[in-house]
Amino acid sequence: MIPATRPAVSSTSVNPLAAIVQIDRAVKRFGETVALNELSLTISRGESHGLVGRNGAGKSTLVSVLTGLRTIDSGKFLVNGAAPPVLSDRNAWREIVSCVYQHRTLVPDLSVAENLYLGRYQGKQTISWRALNQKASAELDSWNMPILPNAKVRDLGVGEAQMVEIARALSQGSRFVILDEPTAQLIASEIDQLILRVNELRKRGVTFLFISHHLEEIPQVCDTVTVLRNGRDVLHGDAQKITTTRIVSAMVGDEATGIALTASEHVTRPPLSSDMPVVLDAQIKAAACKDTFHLTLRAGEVVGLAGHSGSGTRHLALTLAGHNPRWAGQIQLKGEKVPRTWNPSTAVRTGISLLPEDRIKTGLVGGLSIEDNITLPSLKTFSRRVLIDRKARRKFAEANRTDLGIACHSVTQAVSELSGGNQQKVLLGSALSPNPAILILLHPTAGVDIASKATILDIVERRRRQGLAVILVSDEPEELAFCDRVQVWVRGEKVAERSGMNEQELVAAMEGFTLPSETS
Ligand SMILES: Nc1ncnc2c1ncn2[C@@H]1O[C@H](COP(=O)(O)OP(=O)(O)OP(=O)(O)O)[C@@H](O)[C@H]1O
Repeated sequence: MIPATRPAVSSTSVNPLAAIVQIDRAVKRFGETVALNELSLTISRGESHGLVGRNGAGKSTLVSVLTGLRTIDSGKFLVNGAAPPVLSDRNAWREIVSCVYQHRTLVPDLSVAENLYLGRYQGKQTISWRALNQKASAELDSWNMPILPNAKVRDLGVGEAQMVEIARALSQGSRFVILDEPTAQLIASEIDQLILRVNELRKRGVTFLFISHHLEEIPQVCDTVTVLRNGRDVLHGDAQKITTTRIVSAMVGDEATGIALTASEHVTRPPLSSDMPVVLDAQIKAAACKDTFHLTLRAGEVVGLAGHSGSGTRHLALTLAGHNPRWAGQIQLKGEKVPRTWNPSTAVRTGISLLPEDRIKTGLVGGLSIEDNITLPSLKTFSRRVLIDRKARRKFAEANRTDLGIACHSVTQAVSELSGGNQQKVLLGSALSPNPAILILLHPTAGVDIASKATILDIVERRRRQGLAVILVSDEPEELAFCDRVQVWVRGEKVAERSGMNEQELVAAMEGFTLPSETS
C-alpha cells in the first residue's frame, strides 16, 4: 500500500540553502514561440519537486535546459550554486543530473550490468565480466533494487527496466534525477513500487523532479509542486496542501470553466438505439490470442478492448486495421467480407482508420506541416484532376486546428515543433480526415494533459453522434469509461465483456481476477 502522503524530509539529507537548481527569469524562444517565459524555479537538495502543466506548457524545454541539452536565451541558471558546465561537457552533466524518459533508453539485448556501465569503458580496456556483474550487483543492492545483474533487459518488466534506468543514473554519480512521466507505461502495481522506491531514495538524499500528467501522484511523491502555463510558473507551493482542483485551474487558466476533470465525468450517453446498422462483424483467430475474437459493432457504438501489454488487444486492433498480413478468420465491413490481402491502405479506403499509440514512429511525419499531416490520408478529396485544391485543403486544416484546439502559429508549422499533446491532436485530425465509419484508437490520451484529454474524447464523441463507430484499446479505467461496453483480455483470453463496469472492476479484471457475475 502506498501512503496517501509523503514522509517528511530527513533533516540530515537536506540543506535548504544549497539549491541544486536555481533559475531566475529564464527565457527560451523557438522562433516566435516563447517556450520559457521569465521562468523562475528553485529545486532544493533532497526535495522531490513535482512539475505539471498542459501539453506545450514548457516542461520538456525546461528538462532540456536542466540536462544541458539547450541553453536559455536570457536569465540566470545556476547548478549547485555555480554556472552550469558547457553543453559539450557531457561527463560533467552526467554527474549533475540524469533524466529517465517515458521511452526506454536501455539496450534490450544487453544484460542489466552491461546497460548500467554502457559507454563507460573506453579504448583498449579489458573487461572482466565477473567483476562487472559483481559491481552491478553491489550497486543494485545498495539502492535496494532486487534485480539480477546478468538478466537480459528484454526479459525485465517495464517497472524493473525503469529501476535499472534510475540505478544507471545514480551509478553515474548524479544525485538529481528527473523522472519524465515515469508512470505513463506502468500498470497499477508497478506504479506503487515506483512511488515506494522514489520515496526511499529521497530519504537517502536523492533529489527528484517528477513530471506527470497524473495529478493524484503528485502528493504521493512530491514535497513541492510547480505548475507551468505558457512557459511561466503560475502556481507553486507545498504539494501536500495544494489541491488538485487548484492545480487544474492554474494549468488551464481562463479556460478552466466547464472542463471535465476526468473522462468518466465526460460521458453521459443515452443507450444506443437498436436500429443502428452493424458496421463491423469480426471473428479473428490471432496467433497472440488463445480465444477467438468476436465483435459486432454498430454505428455510433464505442467498444473498449481493455488489457495490459501481452493481453492481445493491440494485436487484435492492428489486425482489424490491416496491419497484420497473417491473419485468420473473417471480417465483414458494412456487410461485405474484406479480402485476405487486407492491409492498412485498403482498410482506410473502405472505412477503418487507426490512431496508433506511437505518434513519433508510426503516426506522423515530423518534418511535414500540420496541414500536410492532417490531410495526407484524405488527399484524394482535395484532388481536382492532377491538381490539389489548396484553398479547400487549407480550410479543412484550419477547421481541424480550431476544432481540436491545436496550439500552433499556423497550420504550416512543422509537426516536429509541436509539443507531444498537440502532436496527438494532429494525429487524431489525420485519422478522422478520411471520414471513417470505424475509428480504432490505441491509448489515445497517453501523455496528454487533463484538459486536452477532454478535448480529444469530446471530438471523438461529436463524431460518434454522427454515426462513427469506435474501438478503444486501453488499460486506463478513466479512458475506458468512455465506452458503451468493454471486452477485457488477459494474456490472450477474453475474461469479461460487459457494459457499465466501474474502475475497480476494470482494474481487477485486467489483473486477471474473475468478476462476481456476468463473466463471459
Ligand atoms: N524545437 C522546437 N522548435 C519550435 N518550437 C518548439 C520546439 N520545441 C518546443 N517548441 C514549442 O515550445 C513550446 C513548449 O513545448 P514543450 O515541448 O516544452 O512543452 P511540454 O510542456 O513538454 O508539452 P508536452 O506535455 O506535450 O510534452 C510549445 O509551444 C512547442 O510547440
